[in-house]
Amino acid sequence: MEIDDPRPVPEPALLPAPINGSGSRPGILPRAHLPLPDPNAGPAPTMLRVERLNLFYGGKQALSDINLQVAPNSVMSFIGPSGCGKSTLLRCLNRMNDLIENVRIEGRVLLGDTDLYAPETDVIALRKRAGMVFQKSNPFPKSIFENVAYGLRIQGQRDRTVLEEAVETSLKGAGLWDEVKDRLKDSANGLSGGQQQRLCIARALAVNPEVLLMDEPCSALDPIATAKIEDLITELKERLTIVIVTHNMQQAARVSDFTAFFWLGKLVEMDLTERIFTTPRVQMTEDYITGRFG
Ligand SMILES: Nc1ncnc2c1ncn2[C@@H]1O[C@H](COP(=O)(O)OP(=O)(O)OP(=O)(O)O)[C@@H](O)[C@H]1O
Repeated sequence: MEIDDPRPVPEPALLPAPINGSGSRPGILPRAHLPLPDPNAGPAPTMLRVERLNLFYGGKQALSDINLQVAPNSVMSFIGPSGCGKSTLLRCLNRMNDLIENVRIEGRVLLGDTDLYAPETDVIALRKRAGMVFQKSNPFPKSIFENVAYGLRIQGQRDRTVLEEAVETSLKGAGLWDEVKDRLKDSANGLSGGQQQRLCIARALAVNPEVLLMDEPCSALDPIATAKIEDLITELKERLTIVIVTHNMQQAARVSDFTAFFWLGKLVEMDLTERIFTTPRVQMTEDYITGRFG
């Protein structure tokens, strides 16, 4: 759906709704992931903060006035119809849009205290802090070992023992070690699609990111490989923060603590996943999650 669609976009509902019990809706039943917030607690800690973000591809506006916060050690899903700006926003979170010509960005994105778009920000260092996994796994045409060691090697790490330890830890972290430990020198291209995707996750983990950005990481995978990645997401949030773009609402309901629903480049509603899928505050969110459009 294009951003110039004439239908009006509702006013965004940005802050989690007050707790007033949960309704229930047949169909998608999310797991409860995080305890509901204490209404008397102080401001919640934030890993990522998006403030008044607008993004233009040439003359075309793809994101409008996005305000969003992602809590540390949580999983946030971005959902919404095709073309609503999910991937564009995800790429703003580690400046991957810099690689696209004619992109203009207004507003701020903060990773911890770092203003991502400040002139002094080191983009290479930033992308180590916020790693990315894409829809289509993209291992390098190298061995399994070298794929995972790659990020450390370009940081100048030469110590074989350090590299071996990091490769093992990262492959274990990505749930792949047992499947590949006896063939680390084999080409990564010989792995199955699901294994290649976990290898790409291991490659991202090797440089110890604080945030993992995942753009439809399971869309090319079968249900078994998808389940492994989903389990991995739940394990990984113990040590980092994850933002995932998904077309699969059941997946959003299964893996994420928070869900943000976008339409036509605007954030319509963000809340605890449990509430988005049971008692959304905006009619359009309800229409989308119940399959009335999209
Ligand atoms: N490189 C680009 N140049 C110009 N326009 C782009 C570019 N990438 C995306 N767009 C446009 O920006 C809007 C948002 O696209 P984006 O891919 O972020 O949406 P999405 O919600 O991730 O879609 P999908 O679910 O289909 O991947 C769309 O209208 C798209 O056509």
